[in-house]
Parts: sequence; structure tokens; C-alpha cells
Amino acid sequence: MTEAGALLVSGLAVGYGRRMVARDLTLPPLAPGEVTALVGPNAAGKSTILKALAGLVPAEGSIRLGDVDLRALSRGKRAELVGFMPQTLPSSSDLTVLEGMMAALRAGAAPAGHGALEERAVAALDSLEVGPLALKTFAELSGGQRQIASLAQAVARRPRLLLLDEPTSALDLARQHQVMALARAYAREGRIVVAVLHDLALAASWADRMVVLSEGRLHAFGRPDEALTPGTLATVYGVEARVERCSRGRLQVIVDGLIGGAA
Ligand SMILES: Nc1ncnc2c1ncn2[C@@H]1O[C@H](COP(=O)(O)OP(=O)(O)OP(=O)(O)O)[C@@H](O)[C@H]1O
Repeated sequence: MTEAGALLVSGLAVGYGRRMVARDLTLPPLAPGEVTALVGPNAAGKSTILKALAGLVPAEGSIRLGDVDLRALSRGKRAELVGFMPQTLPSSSDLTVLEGMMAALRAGAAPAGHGALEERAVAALDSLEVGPLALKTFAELSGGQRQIASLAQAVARRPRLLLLDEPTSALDLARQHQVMALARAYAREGRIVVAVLHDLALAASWADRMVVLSEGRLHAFGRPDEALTPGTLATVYGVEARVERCSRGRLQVIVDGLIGGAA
């Protein structure tokens, strides 16, 4: 698959000082129109790789969005194309949600007028049904509200590539559904969404593809039913697990125990 506008990552090397998290990581092309779930055990390198794609940590290798070399872009131009929602969210900011969103939007390469930016910020909050949060400070929000506000900030610029680091970890069931539905609708407009998720059932329900990482290496890739196999779960997570379809066709992962350990 080499679809126009795909995210193409090859030979990616990223780490912290001498500690390499990924050395020579090449991913299959991630196509516009699709949600890709990036999964794997704790410390597999998922967040670091997402930050490398966003240009937030130094990396070597090739990161292209179609024919655009993302690593060659200025910070502002890259931020126009790539939206990033971090795993760790600000909790002490005195800025209101709207002020924070406006500041992020203004940091782009081609800022629009104040009114147009405010319209975009408000539209992003409304799309997640959290318009009333606009005038609250981040410090006043609950953990889940902070997560939703942070997602709205990442989406507001309408980037071609949207990177979400555990976007549902603090959310209740209804909000999880809402966020994943938004991610899917956003992708269907011809954009690329990559989301780090720990909940494999949620990932299998909403993602078109899954990338399974282990120790900074690609272990499996494909549709959820191709990527999530008992063999992969055993090797990558060290669990004895079954992958079954429930009556509505959704994949379920049932963990029977740890490999070599007590159930
Ligand atoms: N700022 C940092 N400085 C040094 N090492 C780091 C830093 N951030 C992460 N690491 C290390 O990089 C490795 C990968 O971490 P990363 O956060 O990318 O993993 P992850 O797959 O996202 O994990 P989790 O699922 O637990 O969030 C870990 O060994 C971690 O200790």
C-alpha cells in the first residue's frame, strides 16, 4: 500500500541520551482515512515514538506525510500538519481552556485573525460537547475534562495527522465512545489518526489497523483480527489469552493467566 498522503516512517531512531527506545523502526504506510491504534506493553516506546512523529523529541530516520518530509519543516509548519495530544496533561495552568487553545492555534505557521481562531477553538469544544469548559482554567477541570479539553486543542487546527497518546485513559464509558467516534469521523474526512491505546477491546472496536510494538520494534501490523492473535499476546504481553468474537462481531481479548505464572 503506498496511498497518496500516507504517513511513511522508516529507519526511525529515537531515544534519550544513550538510551535508545527505537533503533531502526520502519512502519507500514498509515493511510489517510484510517485510525491506527498503537499498542504494546508499558515502556514499549509508544509515547516516545508518537513524540518523535510530532517532532517533540529529537529523532533520526525518515518521517514523511505523503511527499512532505516532516523533519525538514519548521516547528510552526509541522504543527500545522501534525496535532499531538499528550499523555500527561497540564493541571496547574492559570490559562482558561479557550486561552490555551488560542495560544496553541496562534503558534502555527499561518495564523488567522483572532475571530477565526476563536471560532475554530469553540467549534472543536462543541464537537466534543464541552463548550462550557471554554472559560474554566485547566486547574479547575477534572482529569477527564482535562483530557477532553486537550483533545479539542489537538483537533482545533484540523491537522492532517492527529496523534493521540492514551486519549481515553481518564474517561468514562460514554466519553470513551464519544472520543473514539470523533477520532474515526475525523479520519474519515481523509486525515490520519494514530492513537496509543492500552484497552485492546476498545482499540479493536474502533481502529482500522493496529501496530503492535514491543521494545521499540514492530511486532505485528494489520486489521485488529490480524494483529491481535494469541501468539502475539503471548510474545508481547506474556499472557495466555484468547481472542474471540462476541455476538455483535466485536473482538474480545480474554486473559486466562500469565505465561508461566499463576492464573
Ligand atoms: N523523558 C525521558 N527520559 C528518559 N527516559 C525516558 C523518558 N521518557 C521515557 N523514557 C524511557 O523510554 C522508554 C519508553 O517509554 P515510553 O513512555 O515511550 O513507553 P510507552 O510504551 O509509552 O509506555 P507506557 O505504556 O507505560 O506509557 C521507557 O524505558 C522509559 O523509561
